[in-house]
Order: sequence, then C-alpha cells, then structure tokens
Amino acid sequence: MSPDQASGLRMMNQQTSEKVKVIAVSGGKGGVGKTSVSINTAVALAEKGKRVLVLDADLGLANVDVMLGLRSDLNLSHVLSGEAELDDIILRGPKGVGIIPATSGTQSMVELSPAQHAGLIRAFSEMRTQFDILIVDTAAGISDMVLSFSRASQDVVIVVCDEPTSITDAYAIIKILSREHGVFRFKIVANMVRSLREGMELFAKLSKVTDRFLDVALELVATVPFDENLRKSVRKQKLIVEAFPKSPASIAYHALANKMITWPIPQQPGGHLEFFVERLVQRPIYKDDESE
Ligand SMILES: Nc1ncnc2c1ncn2[C@@H]1O[C@H](COP(=O)(O)OP(=O)(O)OP(=O)(O)O)[C@@H](O)[C@H]1O
Repeated sequence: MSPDQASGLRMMNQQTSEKVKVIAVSGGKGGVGKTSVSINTAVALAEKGKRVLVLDADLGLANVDVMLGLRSDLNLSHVLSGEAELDDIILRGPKGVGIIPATSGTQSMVELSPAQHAGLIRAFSEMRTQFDILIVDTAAGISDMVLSFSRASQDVVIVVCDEPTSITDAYAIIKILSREHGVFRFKIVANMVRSLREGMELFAKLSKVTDRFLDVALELVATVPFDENLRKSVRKQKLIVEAFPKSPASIAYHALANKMITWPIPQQPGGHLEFFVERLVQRPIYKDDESE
C-alpha cells in the first residue's frame, strides 16, 4: 500500500466513526432479480429509518433508469479519474436512498492502477454523505469485479430462482468465492417462488450440492414470491415497495430489510468502510487451483 493510500484509509477511519454495514447482492446469472432485491430492500430499510446507499455495480445505468427514472452522465469511473467527487455522483432515489452509479465497464477493481486505487480510497474517505448501510448490487456473471465486491463486503447475499442455470451459477459463484476469496458464509434469497415451501425446496437443492462439494454455510434469509406487481411497478417507473406496499413481494423485501438490520457488524477492523475499500482493491488472498 502506498503512503497515499494508507493516509486515505486513516482519514476514512477518523471520519467514519459510525460503523457501516456493507452487503453485496450477487447471483451469477442475470435476470434472477438482484437489482429488484437490492433497490426494494434499500427503500424498505430507509423506511425503517436507516440511511442507505446502493452501489449500482450492475452493468450500466439502464436498471436504475428503468426502475426509478433516474439518469446521470457521471459514474464511479469519473470519480476514479478525479473528474468528480463521490458526493457529486450520488443520485437520490425514493425515501432518500442514495445510489452510486458504478462504472459500466468491466474493469476489475484489482486491475485498477495505483493512482485509481488511491483515488477510490480518497473518494470514500472524503465522502460527506453519511449512511448506515451500503448495498452493492453486483453485475451478472462472475467477473473479477463481482468477486472483489463480494469479497470486500461483510455479508454476501446470493439471489437464486428455480431454474437449473440459476442454481448452477449460484453454485459456481459460491465455489469461487469460498475457494479463492475466503468467503464461507452466504445468505440466500429464493426469488420468484410460488410458495414458502417452494422457496425452501429451492434452498435445499442448492444446499445439497454445496454441502457435498464445498465447505460453506448457507442460510435462507428471504423467500420472495413471484409477483406480477413487480412488472406493473416497472411500467409505472416506481418500485413495488412504493407502488404496491401490501403486495407479497413488498412484504418479503420488508422482512429481508428487518433481518438485515439485525445482522451484526464484525468487531474486527472490518466493521468500517475503510476495510471494504481496502479489501476491494486487494488481490485475492486465497488461491486454490484444484478444480472439479
Ligand atoms: N419476485 C419477482 N416476481 C416477478 N418478477 C420479478 C421478481 N423479481 C424480479 N422480477 C422481474 O425479473 C426481471 C429481472 O429482475 P432484475 O432486473 O431485478 O434482475 P437482475 O438479476 O438484477 O438482472 P440483471 O443482472 O440482468 O440486471 C425484471 O423484469 C423484474 O421485474
């Protein structure tokens, strides 16, 4: 770490005296409902009085634009290049939820130049926006970027739906994160299910393969029903938790938000945001070339 980065982290330590919870939402396969889970749960958390930031690392701004009608020409890449401050690029969504549009490129965080590393750390350390919870909506697939964000977060939520490709992709991301990045605990959201029972069966299917081949702990943290009102709310450019607060999926997002609030923040130095940024730019510590 360069002296510049170290001083940036120290500064962040002083400024972020309050602990921040960082939660990554991944899934492997696209279209499983990561963004819906991230944004709706973020708004549900905000309704419960939490200050929430969503880092939209999902490819492009299309999602946020379509779902919330928000547009921006600036994203994280402008922050990394020093053209903008993090505070300048934060969009305000419903209930004051802050949204950081990430870069739409596929550049990996571990491949950032030293200057960009320092820029990222400085950007977070100088951020004036105060918040309690950072939700990182990662991109589809298992790129380095997705892996770095997941590794750097305190909790990794994996969204899965009952399709063979979704289960295979969820397994693949859990495998890489556990074998190569030292992440062993995963919180599973069963999405688009028809009943609680179907959600539990889906969880059981995934657990069966992970138990057999991997040394990981999975926990089912939410079962989100298939809900037509999601599509209807997208058409209204509103979130379902706003447009249809009593709808089954909205109720599930609120239940997940209630759980998130209870997830402990580790007492290690990792409780703070600087730990997130430090880990984001670090190379993987664990390397296991064994393959199945
Ligand atoms: N529980 C649900 N019931 C019905 N439709 C859903 C549900 N969850 C998500 N969807 C719909 O599925 C589509 C994909 O959802 P979303 O954009 O949240 O997925 P994603 O995993 O973020 O996808 P990508 O990574 O490709 O952006 C959207 O049209 C969304 O409205």
